[in-house]
Amino acid sequence: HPPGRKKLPPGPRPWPLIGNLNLMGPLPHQSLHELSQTYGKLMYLKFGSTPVVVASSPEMAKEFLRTHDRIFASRPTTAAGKHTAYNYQNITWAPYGPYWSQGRKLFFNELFSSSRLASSEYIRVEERQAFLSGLHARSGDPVVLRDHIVYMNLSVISRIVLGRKYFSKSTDEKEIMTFDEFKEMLDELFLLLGVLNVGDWIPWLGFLDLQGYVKRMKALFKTFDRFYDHVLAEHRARMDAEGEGFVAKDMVDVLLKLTEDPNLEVKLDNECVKALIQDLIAGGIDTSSKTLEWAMSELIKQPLLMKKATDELDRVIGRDRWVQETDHPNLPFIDSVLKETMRLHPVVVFLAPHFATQDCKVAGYDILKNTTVFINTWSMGRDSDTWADPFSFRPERFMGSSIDVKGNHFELLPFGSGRRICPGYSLGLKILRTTLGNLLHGFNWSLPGNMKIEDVDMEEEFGLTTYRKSPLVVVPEARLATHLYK
Ligand code: HEM
Repeated sequence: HPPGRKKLPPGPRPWPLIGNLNLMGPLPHQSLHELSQTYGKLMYLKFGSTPVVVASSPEMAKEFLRTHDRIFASRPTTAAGKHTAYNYQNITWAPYGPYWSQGRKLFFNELFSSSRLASSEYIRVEERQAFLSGLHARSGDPVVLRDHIVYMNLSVISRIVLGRKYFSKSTDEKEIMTFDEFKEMLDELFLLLGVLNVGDWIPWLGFLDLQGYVKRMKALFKTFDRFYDHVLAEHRARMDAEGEGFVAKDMVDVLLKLTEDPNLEVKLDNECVKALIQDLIAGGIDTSSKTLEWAMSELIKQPLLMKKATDELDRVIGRDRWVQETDHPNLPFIDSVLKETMRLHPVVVFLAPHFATQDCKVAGYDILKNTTVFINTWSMGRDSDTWADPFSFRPERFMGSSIDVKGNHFELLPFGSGRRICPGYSLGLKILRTTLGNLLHGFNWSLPGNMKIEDVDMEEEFGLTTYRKSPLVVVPEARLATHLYK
């Protein structure tokens, strides 16, 4: 290795033009996991002409997210960030800098602080009750579980952020759109956020938009933008009508008031407000819905675990009430099921991409400025150096263990760690814990018809959130007294 030459991490030889993109199958996290078995826990590849580094162990993740956190706290520029996030003006896609840190502070103070979370608890309770009643009404019938969970999550986030739902269950109600239309928009958003868009990696090919994704992003953006204009106009009208007496009731109110604040470090305009709303809608719904679907899929395959969970619930909660958010410290097995789910099925498999803002030495290798960094949490969850029997779903491994999911333990990073850690993790965890707890407390679950446990496959579909390829279909049967479901 001659002095003065850069020492890059090991990796496969790139082809001209495409780099190593030919090695990426339909499930890139699995392709990169395979490659890491040959090239190691720190790998260098080329996606088109773009340098990419992949970390696949707790030690390497720590280098990027703690030791050199500041250097890697930015994001690469992508068509999705440009066209679906108001030109990188949301938090998720904003480059590291004052706009981003002001936005994060705002989220923490106005939405995710413990007092704000406590004051929105009644919304989560009401929507959870509606969710459980809805499932009860379907007792004995096969249900597509994810549809029910998404409806609840979308309702919760909409009410906290927008003040009300803005969508109706059917077309005859007077709302701007139906739930199905909203869900279609969200599905398209999540798909487009997760695609490998060739123009991101081979910039000079970008203008051709060979896969047609950019065209779809622009079309989708228009639909979302019209919707947000409608929401903002309604909020602005109340603000104007109430004048001095106006009190902010939801996140949109708070943000709109801030557009008139002369003391903000970086000024916020209407576009920024819409981008920040987009963050919360995009970040909050899909992640928790898909995690819950994975948890239920693993449990349905292991009736003994299901029994252990319901034993805990019967002992701690009893049969005459639902699980509340405050019950969580007393339900260690339910908590372990969630951790084990997030170990084997971390839905944000690569975290969001990180980006080097300057040259840096990591584990003796040179990582150059403008390198995109993927932290492969999927691979880390399957690493036999870290986990005994890594492929088995065994929640017991977390009983009595100090490992948490809040970015302190680098072997388990479902929310990331460091400056870019998911700002919504406390809300996310509240939703995950009480929903899973109540799904198990309120119902016995079985598979439809003659379907057997072995027939429940665990195939994945890649995206910004990686989910079950085939939706989980299960049959609920009430476990508690009927009046509780009303
Ligand atoms: C099960 C639930 C959730 C999971 C697994 C999850 C996971 C993640 C992950 C892995 C990241 C990227 C971290 C990184 O770049 O290193 C992230 C970022 C983010 N999440 Fe979450 N999240 C969840 C819930 C939520 C909720 C409920 C919200 C808001 C309502 C939210 C809003 C965001 C935002 C705005 C970012 C971007 C942060 C930034 O770039 O600085 N998430 N999340």
